[in-house]
Amino acid sequence: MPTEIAPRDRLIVALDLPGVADAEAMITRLGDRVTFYKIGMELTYAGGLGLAERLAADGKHVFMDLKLHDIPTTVERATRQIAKLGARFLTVHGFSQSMKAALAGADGSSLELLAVTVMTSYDDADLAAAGYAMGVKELVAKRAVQAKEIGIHGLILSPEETQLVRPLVGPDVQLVTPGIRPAGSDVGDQKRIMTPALAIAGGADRLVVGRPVTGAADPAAAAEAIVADIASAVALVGKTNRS
Ligand SMILES: O=c1ccn([C@@H]2O[C@H](COP(=O)(O)O)[C@@H](O)[C@H]2O)c(=O)[nH]1
Repeated sequence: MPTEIAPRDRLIVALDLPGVADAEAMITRLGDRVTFYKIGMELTYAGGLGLAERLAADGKHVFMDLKLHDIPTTVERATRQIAKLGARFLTVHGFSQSMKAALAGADGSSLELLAVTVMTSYDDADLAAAGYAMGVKELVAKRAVQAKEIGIHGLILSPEETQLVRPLVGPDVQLVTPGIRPAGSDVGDQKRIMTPALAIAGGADRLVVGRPVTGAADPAAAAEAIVADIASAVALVGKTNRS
């Protein structure tokens, strides 16, 4: 795990909120505690592209979680448009055609692509029901290796797979994990989860957290507590690596 990423920059807050005004109010409440925001489908379809541009212009890191997957020409052209927003990350589903097309669309920009391996709301039974002849771990590993070979910058996976995947992709592919649940918080629709500290200790580079922050009575305190957990896990991993 690269220890040079500041603990605060390892937390990505998912702005899964119904409108731009709600998102702006949340950003104001979180203030300087949060440096990295994720804008997904809900907020994008509610007019969030302008907010993404404003956040990037204000110096925040922006992650567009649009999970592109279409014919290659469409993915390439959509990626080229998104690259103009000034966002740092964009997700694409981990299928070879889409990953290659997204890389072509991002060419010449600073946009980094993250390939979604297997959604964190899926378990082995969900994959079987969808017609896959392999379980979550095998499919995550297969897609991770393909993504690395294609030149994708990072992966979306659950914290349960980071230790399996890191040796397969090497140190430079960023491992970004949703499915984060501080102890005692609602699991909701997530199936492959871990606490912030355990996820970092297991090798995640950055954590995506939505409802445990934005649904908390005090979102700023919830974010600060997660950053503190991340910082202690980073310190522990640093000590272990040195010993
Ligand atoms: O496999 C995936 C890919 C993306 N997500 C997104 O992350 C957040 C998680 O939100 P929580 O409220 O912390 O569950 C959400 O925006 C998802 O779209 C994911 O959960 N799993």
